[in-house]
Amino acid sequence: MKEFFNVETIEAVLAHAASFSPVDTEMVPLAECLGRVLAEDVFSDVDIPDFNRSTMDGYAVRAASTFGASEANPAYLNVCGQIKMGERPSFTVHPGEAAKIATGGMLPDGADSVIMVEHTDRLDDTTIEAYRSVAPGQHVIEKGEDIRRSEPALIQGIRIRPQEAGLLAACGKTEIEVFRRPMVGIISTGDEVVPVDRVPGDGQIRDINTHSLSGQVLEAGGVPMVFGIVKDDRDDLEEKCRRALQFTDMVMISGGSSVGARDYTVEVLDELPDTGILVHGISISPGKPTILARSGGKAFWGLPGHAVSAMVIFTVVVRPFLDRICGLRQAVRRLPIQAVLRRNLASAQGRVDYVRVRLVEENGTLLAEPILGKSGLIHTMVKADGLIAIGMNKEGLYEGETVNVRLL
Ligand SMILES: Nc1nc2c(c(=O)[nH]1)N[C@H]1C(S)=C(S)[C@@H](COP(=O)(O)OP(=O)(O)OC[C@H]3O[C@@H](n4cnc5c(N)ncnc54)[C@H](O)[C@@H]3O)O[C@H]1N2
Ligand code: MOO
Repeated sequence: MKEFFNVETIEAVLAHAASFSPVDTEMVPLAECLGRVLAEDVFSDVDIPDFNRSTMDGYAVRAASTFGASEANPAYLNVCGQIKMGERPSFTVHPGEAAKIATGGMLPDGADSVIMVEHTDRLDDTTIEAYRSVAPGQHVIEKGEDIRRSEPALIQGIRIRPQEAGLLAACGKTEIEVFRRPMVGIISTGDEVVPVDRVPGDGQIRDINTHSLSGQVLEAGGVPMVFGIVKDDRDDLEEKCRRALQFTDMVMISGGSSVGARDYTVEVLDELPDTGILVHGISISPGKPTILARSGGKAFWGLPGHAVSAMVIFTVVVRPFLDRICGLRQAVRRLPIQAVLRRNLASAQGRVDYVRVRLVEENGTLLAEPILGKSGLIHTMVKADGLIAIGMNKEGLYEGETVNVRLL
């Protein structure tokens, strides 16, 4: 007789994530760094900008030369030169002088601010009148104001978005050290599960989980490695698990996580070398029969076979582990959206219930409409925009309550 699971809280399961190590690193060209996880602290080789830089078209001046200037009482300034873009000006701006400058031009010595061209009038070749005053530093980005070379521009462990790519470019990084994208092995199990290109016969179902889980791995920055479908045969399962562990950084097997006669996953994992079961059973619904094992330092997941359960468990539990293995300093925190619950929802105490919801806007209010349906119904995930959690000690939620929706 097999042992039934020993249910743990989601928090207790997530606490295991810190005990897994990130994958190793590699160098990638700047053009390929988007979406990758930064593995080095980045310093710029120069201050950015490396000179005091105008943010407006106008005249570089000493601010004091304009103090008190107004339409009625303009300041008369002597034009002492014109600044060429991309060059250091060879002259100094003295009190009472102004140098023509374009946006992005380098301020000459002596100038501390820029007066916009529309606040001046040209009287002749050498004189302008300024009818506004400017403060020191006005319309100027100071040397090092964006990034100082003495301070890290980026700290490792973040996902590189377009803005980080831009900053890396500003820092002169042509090659960047990033974490390798973790390989995630995906195995489906069950005598009844058939590949997508087969028409299911009596009692059969096409393999959904391989494809939905692959998509979730890709979205998380991993590389899915599909090991196909294993029949309910203990030896075949063991062989597939060994192979998957050999070639990947983490493995997810779906189906066979429960306690039925054909649920061999725990048995196989128990007998693999250097492998220990950390979790069998989580106080969550759907997805209670989830298994987590550590095998040679790698996380090995037994996910429930039901298509919705497998996806929910990936979102809530597996993803933070994958984030960790990806090298992220913190698991990706997607800020939830708040919505008003559209109907009462009952829930059992002693577990966290994740309910699929659709978001609808009505008279300017965002409403969360529960999508009810068994956890084997993939179309309910397709209809859903997000998930809401009903806490351990709650018997449910009331219509009209504000809920946090975690977007899918
Ligand atoms: N006596 C009990 N029975 C069950 C319990 C329980 O606590 N006591 N838990 C139920 C819950 S909750 C779930 S969830 C399932 C999990 O079962 P398994 O992980 O062992 O999964 P299977 O039995 O293999 O499959 C469940 C269901 O999903 C279908 N399936 C499996 N793989 C795929 C796939 N790749 N693509 C599409 N559909 C798949 C499979 O045909 C089954 O219908 O156990 C309950 N039972
Ligand atoms: O809790 Mo199961 O995971 O019913 O779907």
